[in-house]
Amino acid sequence: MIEQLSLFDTYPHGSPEEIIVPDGHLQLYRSIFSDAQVSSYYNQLKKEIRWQQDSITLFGKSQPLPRLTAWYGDPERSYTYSGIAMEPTPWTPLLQTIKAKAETLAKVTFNSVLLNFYRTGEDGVSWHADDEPELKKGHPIASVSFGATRRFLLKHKTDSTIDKVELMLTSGSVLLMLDTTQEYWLHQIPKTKKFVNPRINLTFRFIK
Ligand SMILES: O=C(O)CCC(=O)C(=O)O
Ligand SMILES: [Fe+2]
Repeated sequence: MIEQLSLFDTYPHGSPEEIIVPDGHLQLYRSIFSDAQVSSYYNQLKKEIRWQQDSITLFGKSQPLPRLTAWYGDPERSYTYSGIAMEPTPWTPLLQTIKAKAETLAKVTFNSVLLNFYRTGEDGVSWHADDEPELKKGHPIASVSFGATRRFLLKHKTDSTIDKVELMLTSGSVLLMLDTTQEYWLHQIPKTKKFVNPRINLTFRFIK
């Protein structure tokens, strides 16, 4: 019998691109989802996720974040992100499907996801590490992207002689940040003056 790939199956993933750097380790799977899944997932996430415009207070001044965000996860996991306390919204079936794929690749479980919606090139996220105390240290973080390709940059926290790393995160890619990467490296999605379509990113995490 010939089996057809349904919208919820994924393509065989093969082996990832290994990015091995001093004090860090990443793996990039370039096309984990089919074209049909990528566009269906993007549209569904854009529509069904409860996107919020959050603000951060810098030097006493409130500023909107240059992106929309949302936080989903197992109940009773709260998380503070850039000074914003967030209560997770319960998983949707689609988020559970994507989570299952991330878990297969990372060989661990995740109990929460932070979603970012980059509306234009004016949206981005500045240098940071996902090293908040609530997160289990050394647990992989899986970053799943849909929509426009954006540049993802990494730099070592303390040793400026170590080369920066630049990855292009394409639609349907899954980037695993492993081992001591959050402890020793910062990452960012730089803003760009070039025209770019919107992009949705999901970072699956494990809260203690
Ligand atoms: O959009 C991305 O690829 C990265 C997002 C990110 O670093 C974060 O949410 O912590
Ligand atoms: Fe991050």
